[in-house]
Amino acid sequence: MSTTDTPAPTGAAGEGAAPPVLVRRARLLGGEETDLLLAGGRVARTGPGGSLEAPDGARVVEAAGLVALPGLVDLHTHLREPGREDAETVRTGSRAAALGGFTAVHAMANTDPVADTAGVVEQVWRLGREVGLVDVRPVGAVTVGLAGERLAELGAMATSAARVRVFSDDGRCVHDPVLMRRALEYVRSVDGVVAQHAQDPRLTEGAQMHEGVVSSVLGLRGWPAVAEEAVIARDVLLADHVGSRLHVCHVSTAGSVEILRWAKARGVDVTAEVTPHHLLLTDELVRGYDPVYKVNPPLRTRADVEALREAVADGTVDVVATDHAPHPVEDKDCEWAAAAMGMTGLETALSVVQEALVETGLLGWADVARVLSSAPARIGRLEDHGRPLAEGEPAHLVLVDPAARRPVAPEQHATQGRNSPYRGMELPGRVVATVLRGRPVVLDGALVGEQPDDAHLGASRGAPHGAAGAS
Ligand SMILES: NC(=O)N[C@@H](CC(=O)O)C(=O)O
Repeated sequence: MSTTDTPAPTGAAGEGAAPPVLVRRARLLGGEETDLLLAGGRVARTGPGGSLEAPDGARVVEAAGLVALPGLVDLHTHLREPGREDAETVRTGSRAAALGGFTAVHAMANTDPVADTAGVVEQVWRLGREVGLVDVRPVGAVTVGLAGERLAELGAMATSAARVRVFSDDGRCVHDPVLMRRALEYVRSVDGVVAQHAQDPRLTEGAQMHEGVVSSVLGLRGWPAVAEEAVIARDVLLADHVGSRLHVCHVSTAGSVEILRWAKARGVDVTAEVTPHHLLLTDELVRGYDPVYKVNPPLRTRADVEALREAVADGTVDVVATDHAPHPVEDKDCEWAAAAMGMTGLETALSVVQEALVETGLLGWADVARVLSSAPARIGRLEDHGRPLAEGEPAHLVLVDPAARRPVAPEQHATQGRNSPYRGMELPGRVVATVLRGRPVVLDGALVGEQPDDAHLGASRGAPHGAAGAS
């Protein structure tokens, strides 16, 4: 890709403030080469490849050979701010998201303080707006302090400026069935959804990895599949009983897929996500005791990976969500039992999906747009995202070079987390450009147009962070 240079837009331009952009010869999901003229924050015109003239002052983005997808939407991101800015901030997480092709992320509530009040969710939402690289939509906690005892102020979060629609105690399970029932009943009135972290706490006390052959060989306390499956089974029955919307976070076992299939066939209003790492990696990797592979839920078996891939292909699992969980080096670079759980994922998600689902023939690019953009936008009620790239629609898009291959180099990532399980793996695909509301935020694989008053911050962290390798 190359761009002809008119002055680069800087700062968090509001809707319509960016100069027009002509994306030339991008491959849309139907396969045909198309020109897209972006103006006023929207797709103003489309035409056959090479047919549209660039208006005066427009930036031209040459996109021959690139696939254009609607901007990606992550339903499950840990941005860590407020409270753990040593792990990630809204700014560094937004950079990682934009470089990964995302135009919206849902920021999980397990911050410090917990995002369980209108004040905290508004703070996170405002920080996201100030950074202006992606739309940051806060997730509200289901229970006060994630303690699982009292419902948080769900209504106040929903009606705040942050317009929270997804509620989750992620990192912890809402285990009390009465509380879960009340939460499901309550979110109905705000068109919200409870996103459950399905993990029976008693069955997983002290658990370190998936319970199976490898855990018994290594002598690590096992985390049985049933600890996830039992909670999902209970919750789909509860959601059915009260007629509410349920979303299941990071599904990781073949048994969970079977329960979801049953629930959907029965008409339960349930959706589910799977992480990229559960689509590619297995518990065999734990044999080296490298804590980079320690994650919640744990990496499972090859049979689980196969079942999860099939479930995405047949729609039983609706969404791929990153569960991007950055941790400081000192929290990961230690003995297995002491290490924090979690993996980074924003900057590798699309490549892992291409590797696990596209190159295996299970998904086409239109399906990728569904699982990484339109379905998560619908579940999170982000009306402005996940829309087709058609005239009049919001101009959120990502241009991907599917023919690129590159080794993953976490030290070049924009996230502060270095805990990528793909270090050194060669993965396909490269995000070449990301456009938010008609304004390019990534071009040629590097960030552009950040707020000028953050230049010092960028320099100290080595930004802009170009992706490794060439297109
Ligand atoms: N997914 C993870 O392994 N970690 C998450 C929370 C969690 O434990 O689910 C985190 O916040 O670090």
